[in-house]
Amino acid sequence: MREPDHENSSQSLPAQEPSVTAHPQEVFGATQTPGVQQPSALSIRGLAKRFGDKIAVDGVSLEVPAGSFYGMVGPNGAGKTTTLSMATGLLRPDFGTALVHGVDVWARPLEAKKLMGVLPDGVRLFDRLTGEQLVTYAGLLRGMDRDVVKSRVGELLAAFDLQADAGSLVVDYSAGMTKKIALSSALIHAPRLLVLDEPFESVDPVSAANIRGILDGYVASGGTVIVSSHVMDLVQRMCSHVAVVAGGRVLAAGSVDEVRAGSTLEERFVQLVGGGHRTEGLEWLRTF
Ligand SMILES: Nc1ncnc2c1ncn2[C@@H]1O[C@H](COP(=O)(O)OP(=O)(O)OP(=O)(O)O)[C@@H](O)[C@H]1O
Repeated sequence: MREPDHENSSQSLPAQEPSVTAHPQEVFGATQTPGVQQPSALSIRGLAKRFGDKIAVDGVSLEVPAGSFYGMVGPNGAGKTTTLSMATGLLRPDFGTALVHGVDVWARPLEAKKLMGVLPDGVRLFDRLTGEQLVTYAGLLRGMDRDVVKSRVGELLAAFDLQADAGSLVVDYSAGMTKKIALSSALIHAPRLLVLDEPFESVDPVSAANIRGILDGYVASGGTVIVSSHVMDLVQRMCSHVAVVAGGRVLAAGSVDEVRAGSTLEERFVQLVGGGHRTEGLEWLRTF
């Protein structure tokens, strides 16, 4: 995983549109009533990003229904982080738009960011603060009332089982604890949309179940969650919707049942993404 390159801009790109139409995407829409416009929590249209010669994202379009638990899956280097970074205002797209509850992330960033809580992957935290200070800082940065912040910080630290380490520096946290404190910072302002890049990576099973419980409750009360993950089983069990991304494009998107089409999500993922196992080579590894 790489950190988003904030310096990269469209200036260095050839003046051409991404190859969206050249690579039609299989987007299912059966969950929507025909003729009825469903509100999207996140609407991504034709997002594209190139790093030098590398096309990381090649015209990704997605509609994330409000109130959905939306998984984004794909092999390493598929373009998940780059897409989510562009959709949340962390990385400027070369082409395309992202709307959060109808607000353009790049045209009206302050408004859009109020609606979102983001757990980015690979972006550094202010880790010389204690866990408690970091979450407090996130709340104050959002312009929240100091007393409200104080009480929410206490509740979040308790919910994520971080009370005992509230006074320790984040730099000394384990990887899983760091995820949990970053997630607390993303939740403090009660956003309508949560975008979480690999939230369960490095998190122990008990904490993962705990986080899932918190997220399920959030979705049940009308919030929308987008998670990227490599764990197909988890996505199949946890998410209502899923997008399969590979090579910077969406291969399939829709409700989990529509996308898996009678198979497991993992089987469908392997079918869509292809690949297969390389069996030749590495003989030296079997010679002892
Ligand atoms: N800042 C960058 N500079 C150059 N190339 C980049 C940069 N960020 C991403 N890439 C490239 O873009 C492609 C997509 O990367 P991205 O991190 O979005 O994939 P991903 O789907 O999140 O992967 P993973 O599942 O391994 O985390 C990769 O080929 C990666 O090497």
